[in-house]
Amino acid sequence: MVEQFDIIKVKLEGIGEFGDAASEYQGLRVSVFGGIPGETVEARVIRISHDGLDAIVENVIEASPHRRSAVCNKFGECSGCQWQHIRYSHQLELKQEQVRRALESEGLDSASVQPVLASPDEFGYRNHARLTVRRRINQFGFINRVTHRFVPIDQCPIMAEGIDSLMAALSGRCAETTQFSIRYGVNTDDYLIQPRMLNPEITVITGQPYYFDVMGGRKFRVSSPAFFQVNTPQAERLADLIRARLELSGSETIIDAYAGVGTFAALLAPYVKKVIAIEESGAAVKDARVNVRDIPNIELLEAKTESVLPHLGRLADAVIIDPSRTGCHPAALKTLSFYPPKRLVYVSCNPEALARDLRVLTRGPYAVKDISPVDLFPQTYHVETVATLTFAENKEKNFLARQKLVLASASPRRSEVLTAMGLKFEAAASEIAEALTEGLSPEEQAKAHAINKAAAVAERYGAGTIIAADTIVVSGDEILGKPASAEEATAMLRKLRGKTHRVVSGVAVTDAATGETIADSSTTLVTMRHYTDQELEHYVKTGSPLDKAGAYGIQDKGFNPVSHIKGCYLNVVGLPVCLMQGLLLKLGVHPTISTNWRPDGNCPDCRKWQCA
Ligand SMILES: Cc1cn([C@H]2C[C@H](O)[C@@H](COP(=O)(O)OP(=O)(O)OP(=O)(O)O)O2)c(=O)[nH]c1=O
Repeated sequence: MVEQFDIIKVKLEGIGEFGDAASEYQGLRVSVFGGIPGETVEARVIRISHDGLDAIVENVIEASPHRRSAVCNKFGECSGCQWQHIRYSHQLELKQEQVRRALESEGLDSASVQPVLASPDEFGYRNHARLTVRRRINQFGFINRVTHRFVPIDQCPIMAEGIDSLMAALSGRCAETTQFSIRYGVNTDDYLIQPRMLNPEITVITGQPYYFDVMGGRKFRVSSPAFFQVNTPQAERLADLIRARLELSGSETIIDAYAGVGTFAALLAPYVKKVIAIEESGAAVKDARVNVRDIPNIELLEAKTESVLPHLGRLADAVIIDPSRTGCHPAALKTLSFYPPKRLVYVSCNPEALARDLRVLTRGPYAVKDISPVDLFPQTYHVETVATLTFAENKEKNFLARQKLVLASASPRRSEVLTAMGLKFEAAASEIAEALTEGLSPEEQAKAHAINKAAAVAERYGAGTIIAADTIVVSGDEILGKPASAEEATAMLRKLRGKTHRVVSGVAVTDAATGETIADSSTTLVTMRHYTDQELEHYVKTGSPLDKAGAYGIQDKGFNPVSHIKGCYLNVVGLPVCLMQGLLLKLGVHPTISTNWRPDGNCPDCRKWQCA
């Protein structure tokens, strides 16, 4: 058994979460801070959690040729930089590899991933510091991500010099606040410190609502809540790269979605006929209004990208999307697939979210032309990526054919769920026999049944997307299907009474034209109430239990057999909408859901689709 603070010897294989080197120890996943793939190290275990170990290098046994000494004496104690011990050229190789791996894990071709565009400055590039204050000791610093320990800081080598001097002016004088941020205009010397501090010993101004910086020869106002790239000179090169990828002729109308304070819109406006810039943050839009007021060919819209894109239709020749870490909203992906511009440039700071969204877009009418990572964050594992997609006419027909839905089911409940969602679909019974296969787990069993149902109907249809599901009740180790008789129904209901069991639904979606199938399962824990024998008998007499797994319907109001559940309600009824929608999206299918639809139950994942 490994214990906290033990030293373990591990061979490091690759890069894992948060930029740590990844390894395995006694079957456990290990994340090693301060390691480099290919090295053998002794590492101290810092944290043990359900999904593995976090450790930090104590001693390098076999060093990588890419190892160097970290510049900062707080490296390791502070987790803000993860890669100071790795030569910069290798940091860039690792970032390229990270983007490649993210694409491959979504089944995408990674051949088009270019070498990473290096930052002009390896250190001293950051224009934004967010600091925590320990009032007791009157010091500010950063919090270590793993240990949650406070690390006092008076200088930081990745910060722009201007930030270091502002930190010096604030040192030992910030005890009135618990957190503050400094933003600095590297090309203007302007700055912003928030919140406002009242200590008279502070010699710099604090509490400014905004500051200015210059990018690409233009001045930009940035207010405290608004986003601005942290590496100004490299952000200029990012803007140049985006312009190059758009291959503009000057006659285009382009959409800049998630436009922020209007940097890309302003820098691209001279090269196009019109820019429509969309931004939902009120503070950023206020800045953008100031920043683009002298540019007549920019139209600024304060709105959510996913809400406004459908109204813009095919207006644009090219679209730039630069969403937050979580990626693009499914509804925005849907609009982009139905109204494809000739060119789409997706700028992302999260390779996993990018890969997931690219998978959806390339199921639609797009082909990936180029993937260019850009290093905005040296010494860290973070990487910005510019993906260029082009409209692929040959894919559009298949994409549109796939949007026709067929529910492979005779279950009235499943039809009701889809109807309530406002979906247009045809229902066709699969008529397959649902025999149990020995050795399969309930999840595998439910999935296998769903896949078989979808396949049977796909063969009959030949085109469109087939949706199938299978629901089973698992009591202890026993799988309960539909009862064959009233006696069996009674026995099942007695068995389940007052206890908790699992309901597993498998869902499969199949592209009938190609046979491509994606399937998964969802589980809900269901606790039954203590119904009386009399209630039970009366319920069985209604006949309702006979077409239901486990002999009950959670939705049967008269009997009301369920005390409470943990998980998705619709999963128990037979069609977990959350799971189905995710699978459809992966297949490149974007059903139109009624805006009035409210999912039954409290499943947060089902509710996520409400506004899609
Ligand atoms: C547990 C439970 C199941 N059920 C139903 C859902 C399913 O219709 C049924 C489980 O059987 P399934 O084999 O999943 O489905 P089915 O045979 O009714 O329909 P088809 O194969 O044509 O799609 O049990 C409820 O309606 N409420 C519940 O609370």
